[in-house]
Amino acid sequence: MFVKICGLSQAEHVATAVGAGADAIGFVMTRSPRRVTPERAAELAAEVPEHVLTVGVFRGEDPETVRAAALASGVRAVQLHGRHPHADFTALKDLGITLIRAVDNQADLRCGAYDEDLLLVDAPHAGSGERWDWGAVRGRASGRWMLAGGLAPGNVREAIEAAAPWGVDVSSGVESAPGVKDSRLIEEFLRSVRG
Ligand SMILES: O=C(O)c1ccccc1N[C@@H]1O[C@H](COP(=O)(O)O)[C@@H](O)[C@H]1O
Repeated sequence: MFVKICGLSQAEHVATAVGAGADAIGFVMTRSPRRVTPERAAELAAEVPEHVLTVGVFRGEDPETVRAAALASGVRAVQLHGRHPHADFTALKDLGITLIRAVDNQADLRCGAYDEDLLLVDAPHAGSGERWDWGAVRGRASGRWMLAGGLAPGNVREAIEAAAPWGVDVSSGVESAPGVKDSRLIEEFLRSVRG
């Protein structure tokens, strides 16, 4: 199971997530209590080994803004929330990095439908920590897709059973307050997923 820990802003938490076996680490570069600048994301990403995917998270920005932030930060993936047309993914293809399409469960849930490499199926309000009916996507989402939205150490096993995703993604559920990550919860989340 692929695991992404998102919304990191401190080197200590990046090291914890990597040490605990995360497959991907997310840096939010859009309006959010977790926002980091592309320059800060670059500093944090520099500490991440090659085998862990570094992801820049955006919501509604145009492809040129995403491109500039991706290049300045050096992330190896971008995750686009909001109703982006297929053309926005096409416009970013030449970056040669992983493209993640983030949607709610009303969207087209076939990974690759917009030429993206990974699909993320999230709650209607991304990053809110809101739990939703995870089971509603079981058998509807296909390909390499991650489940997000209200996941936490205490419920991630239940979410995996309900939705049968390829991967999981968490932010609020490993925080002690909005934007404040907790190393103990990051480790607990990875232990819960890996069993
Ligand atoms: O985390 C944010 O603040 C955020 C802002 C804008 C777009 C996405 C954001 N977060 C993403 O939301 C999911 C999961 O969130 P949660 O675990 O329910 O808090 C994750 O993919 C984050 O990347």
